[in-house]
Amino acid sequence: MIELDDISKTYNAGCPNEVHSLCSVSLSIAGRAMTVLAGPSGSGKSTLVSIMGCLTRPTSGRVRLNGETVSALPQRFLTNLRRRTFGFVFQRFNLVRGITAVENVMLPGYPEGLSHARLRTRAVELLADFGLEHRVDHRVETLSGGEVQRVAIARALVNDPDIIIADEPTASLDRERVAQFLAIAADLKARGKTLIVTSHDPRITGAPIVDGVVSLADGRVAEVSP
Ligand SMILES: Nc1ncnc2c1ncn2[C@@H]1O[C@H](COP(=O)(O)OP(=O)(O)OP(=O)(O)O)[C@@H](O)[C@H]1O
Repeated sequence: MIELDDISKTYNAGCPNEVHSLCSVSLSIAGRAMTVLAGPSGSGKSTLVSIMGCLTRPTSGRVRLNGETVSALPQRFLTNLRRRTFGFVFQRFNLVRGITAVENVMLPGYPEGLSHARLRTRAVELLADFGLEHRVDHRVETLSGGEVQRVAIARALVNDPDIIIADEPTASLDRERVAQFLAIAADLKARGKTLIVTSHDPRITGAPIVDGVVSLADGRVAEVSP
């Protein structure tokens, strides 16, 4: 479903602080499956998922989504494609402070042109699916860590994307929260979603619902299993 062909990414090219974040990465990510990108800090996991999710352009190489080359699309097409295809759970969740749980979940839905009332209904339903009906109108900074995690996942799902990308979703979460994330991931997979998760947490890389693990080292693919 996502094919990466000889992807490289260099930050600050030609400057003293040049970084080769990814070097010649070629990879296929299966649809309707859960793939984990593993590897130590700085190995290029976040850069890779951000290229897969069309948030960052590669310096060279090609990204294909369902057979279509997307890496060369103009920015405005890319933005539309990204919004409809991907849901993102960002590192540290990146919720917007000062607004409520439901307002955070609604945010990615506004550009899709749904009425405010329909969007709110959808966001409230998603929060209820995750047991947060009593937190809908609470500001996110008043929520617990586990609640924040579930609001972030609900936000990623508001446009009903086919592919959910989660960047280190369980970093610094306790055992119960990790189990909760895995239960939600299993449910999404059962509903035909594609999940791409970066993690160096063995509780995630070794979880039974994981279909494949791609290990990165120094910006290169070190191992693909199975
Ligand atoms: N915007 C940027 N500008 C310059 N260098 C960057 C940028 N983003 C990432 N890098 C560098 O690229 C390399 C890979 O970073 P990346 O965040 O992709 O790794 P990671 O495996 O996700 O790390 P972590 O697990 O710590 O999040 C690192 O050396 C990082 O410093």
